Amino acid sequence: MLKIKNLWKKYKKEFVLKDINLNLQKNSSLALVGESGAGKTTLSRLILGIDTPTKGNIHIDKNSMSVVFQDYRNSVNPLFTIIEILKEPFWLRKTTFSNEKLEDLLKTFNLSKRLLDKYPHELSGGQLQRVCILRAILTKPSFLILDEAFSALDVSTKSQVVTYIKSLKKEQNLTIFLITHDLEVATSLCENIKILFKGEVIESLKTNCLGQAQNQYTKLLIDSIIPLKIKETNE
Ligand SMILES: Nc1ncnc2c1ncn2[C@@H]1O[C@H](COP(=O)(O)OP(=O)(O)OP(=O)(O)O)[C@@H](O)[C@H]1O
Repeated sequence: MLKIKNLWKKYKKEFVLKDINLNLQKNSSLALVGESGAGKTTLSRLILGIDTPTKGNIHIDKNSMSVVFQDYRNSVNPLFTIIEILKEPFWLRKTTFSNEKLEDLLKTFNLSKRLLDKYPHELSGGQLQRVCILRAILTKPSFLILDEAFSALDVSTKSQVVTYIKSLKKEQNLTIFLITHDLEVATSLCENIKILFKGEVIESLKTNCLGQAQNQYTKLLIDSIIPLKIKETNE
């Protein structure tokens, strides 16, 4: 679904992405985890074709792909109501919007039905981010890109939404590419993790083998974020 080969990106004289390689197969899930300034936004811009690489190649299967953008406020039409925002991908694809499951989904996403007739500026950041996630999954994509998609959600709503996306992964064979600073969400949602540090992938791990981390920075990240019980099951 997504293949990146020997990807480099330079801004002025400095390389901010250095020799990135990854191969995301159908029906699998991969999280790219990095702290602020690691290069996540740069990589996501290259993947989505908003910017061009200095060197290297990106192949992406855009058929049945949905994206939740980091900048969720600018990813919606401010003149549309929330229900229109949810219907927009169906209009663009000239398919019929089916709302039979919408009421249940709104409940799962902790969104009131009353929000459907409001405009984006009338919603909180967390509410609008959930609308964007909902919009991305309503079309039943087979490939979902989540770029810092949970950043505005409180802990319990985040957990509810992540659990729902995990259920979709099983039911719809969803392929997931997650870009995040949040290792906890990454380990909860994805089977494979790549740690991005100062523009380089310094470690690639299976989520169920976090205890095998070699790199000191990765170990620190695991120690600071993963609850003790998860660590114990991996040791
Ligand atoms: N347009 C630009 N011109 C010059 N340098 C840039 C530009 N965009 C990003 N950078 C630099 O590239 C590096 C990676 O930035 P990037 O925004 O990709 O990191 P990030 O991991 O997304 O950080 P955050 O989590 O804080 O958004 C940083 O050192 C940043 O200063």
